Amino acid sequence: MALSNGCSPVTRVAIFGGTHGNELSGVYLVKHWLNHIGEITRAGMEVTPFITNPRAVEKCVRYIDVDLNRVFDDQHLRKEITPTLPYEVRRAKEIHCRFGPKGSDQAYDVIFDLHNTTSHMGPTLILEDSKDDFVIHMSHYIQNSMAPLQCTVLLLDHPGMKYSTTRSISKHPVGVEIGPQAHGIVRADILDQMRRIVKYALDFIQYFNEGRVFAPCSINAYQVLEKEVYPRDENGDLIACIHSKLQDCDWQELNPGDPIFVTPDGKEIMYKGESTIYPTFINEAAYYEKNHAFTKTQKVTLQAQTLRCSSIQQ
Ligand SMILES: CC(=O)N[C@@H](CC(=O)O)C(=O)O
Ligand SMILES: [Zn+2]
Repeated sequence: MALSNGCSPVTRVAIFGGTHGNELSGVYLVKHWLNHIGEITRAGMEVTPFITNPRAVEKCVRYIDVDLNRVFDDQHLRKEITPTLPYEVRRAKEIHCRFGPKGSDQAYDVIFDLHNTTSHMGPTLILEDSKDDFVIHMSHYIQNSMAPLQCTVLLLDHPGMKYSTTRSISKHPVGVEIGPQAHGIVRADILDQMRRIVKYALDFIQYFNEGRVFAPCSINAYQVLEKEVYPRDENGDLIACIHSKLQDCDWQELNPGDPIFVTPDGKEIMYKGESTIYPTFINEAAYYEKNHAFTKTQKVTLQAQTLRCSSIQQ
């Protein structure tokens, strides 16, 4: 990781849409920018809009063979190309060649990966590294620019919960996750929020490259702890759904003894954890197949030192 006091200019930025082909805000925006590149063009930067899973986009499904946002680990990326290789693994190898390789100097500086959730999360930035001062400053800038609308930061760095995302091949990965939006539809309000986040992020990078000094800052974030699974019977069928008192309550505190599920005959299932947590991704449609009812998080503070671009002579 570059020292916060001496970050190099950020010149290569990619904006990914369609990592999940049925999350349409990113698909719609990236397709728009491919034809109207001026909106995301910035002096001294190369900004590349890119559809990551075109076959899934064409069919308007999350994925064709496997979830693209889970296969950017060495084990998958090193696989030989054979006729039986899942489509997304082949595609991951191509994306890795073009925008990576992960951990190398040639890797893109920043990748924004645009997602939607069916959960009531509002605009959310997903960070993968609590020590990435550049991204912490960027998140701080975006949060201030989005105000009074809340833009929440989700920190995905727990070894047991972390997965190898498409954006992780860049030096500074940023997930943009906005909901609620059902699969296969575009909502103008959510589209506008996503577009503003990308605009502010590009503004921030431009100011950084131009030599603006960013004073030390801290941001509140929600750190992923673990998932809560659905109650199911021996056939794997659901025996309870998310409780109406939990539905749409992403980021609000959940205490031991609070109801989380309800069975068809009205029996409530309570949260059995030992301490207060902050649930998110509550009732995410794409997570039923992962048996993931919601994500448990805890509140943390992320701090960043003074940030300035190293190529600027004072
Ligand atoms: C609903 C959804 O797809 N969420 C994303 C979150 C992320 O990009 O990290 C995923 O599970 O890949
Ligand atoms: Zn997604």
